[in-house]
Amino acid sequence: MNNFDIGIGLGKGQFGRVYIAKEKTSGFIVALKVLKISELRKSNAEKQLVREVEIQANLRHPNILRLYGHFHDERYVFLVLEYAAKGELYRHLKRCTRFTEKRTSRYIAQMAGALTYIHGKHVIHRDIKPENLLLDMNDQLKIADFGWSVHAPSQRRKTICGTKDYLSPEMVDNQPHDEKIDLWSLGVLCFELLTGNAPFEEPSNGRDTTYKRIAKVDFTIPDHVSVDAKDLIVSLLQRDPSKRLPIKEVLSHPWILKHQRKSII
Ligand SMILES: Clc1cnc2c(Nc3ccc(N4CCOCC4)cc3)nc(-c3cccnc3)cn12
Repeated sequence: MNNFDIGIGLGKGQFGRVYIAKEKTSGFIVALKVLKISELRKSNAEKQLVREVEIQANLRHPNILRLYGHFHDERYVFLVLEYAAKGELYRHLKRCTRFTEKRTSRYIAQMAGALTYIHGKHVIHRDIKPENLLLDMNDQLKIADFGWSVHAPSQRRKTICGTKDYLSPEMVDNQPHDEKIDLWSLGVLCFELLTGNAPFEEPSNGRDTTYKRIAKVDFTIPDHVSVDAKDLIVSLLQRDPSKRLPIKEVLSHPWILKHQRKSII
């Protein structure tokens, strides 16, 4: 702890706060996630944290937030994480209501690259949503919070907390699931970044309506969304996991290819 100068609070997570911090000897800027052990114990979330640390510490990808290390004292666990200088994607989305097709397509391409990488290691994230995505200085997306990630295939044991909007039909039916649930969440994410709303949300917070709409895959894509974008969303929001567009084909989808940064020849 005394290796770091602690700076301002960046935000609050479920089990504690995140601070910007500077490692004294190197001057290296990090994000320090401070988790209260008593809180973790209360929610029986220690195992989830151990899994998060084990998985995220071993992943190396430009669109996955680095976990450099961790330490603890008798009251807190500290995670030393890569600092994402532009913060939560969610805040940027709320501020400008919805992103352009070019900006969304680039974020989805970055997500597809990261998911190809973790699925290649038989890891599934299971909690892809704007709140868990951060932006670095170069507007690169960083997947954070592997608290829900597991090694595929898996059967969910914990109750669902937070938004239900990103749950896949097989998660709603508590069916065995594999990495294809991240494909569903990628479709939900693409829809939300382009429209500003999640496809299955409804104005009130009726728990069952969202579940019913997910189970029936009942969503409508607004007219302002381009034909190519619609095609990608529909190919990911397939009830049958085996019918969802494989992650490698997302990277070569026309809507992704047409918005790629023109390579400087
Ligand atoms: Cl882990 C991790 C690494 N980097 C961050 C980060 N970075 C970050 C940067 C900049 C700004 N600001 C930029 C100017 O306007 C005000 C916000 C916020 C967060 N935030 C969170 C976080 C966590 C929970 C709630 N809210 C934010 C977690 N992080």
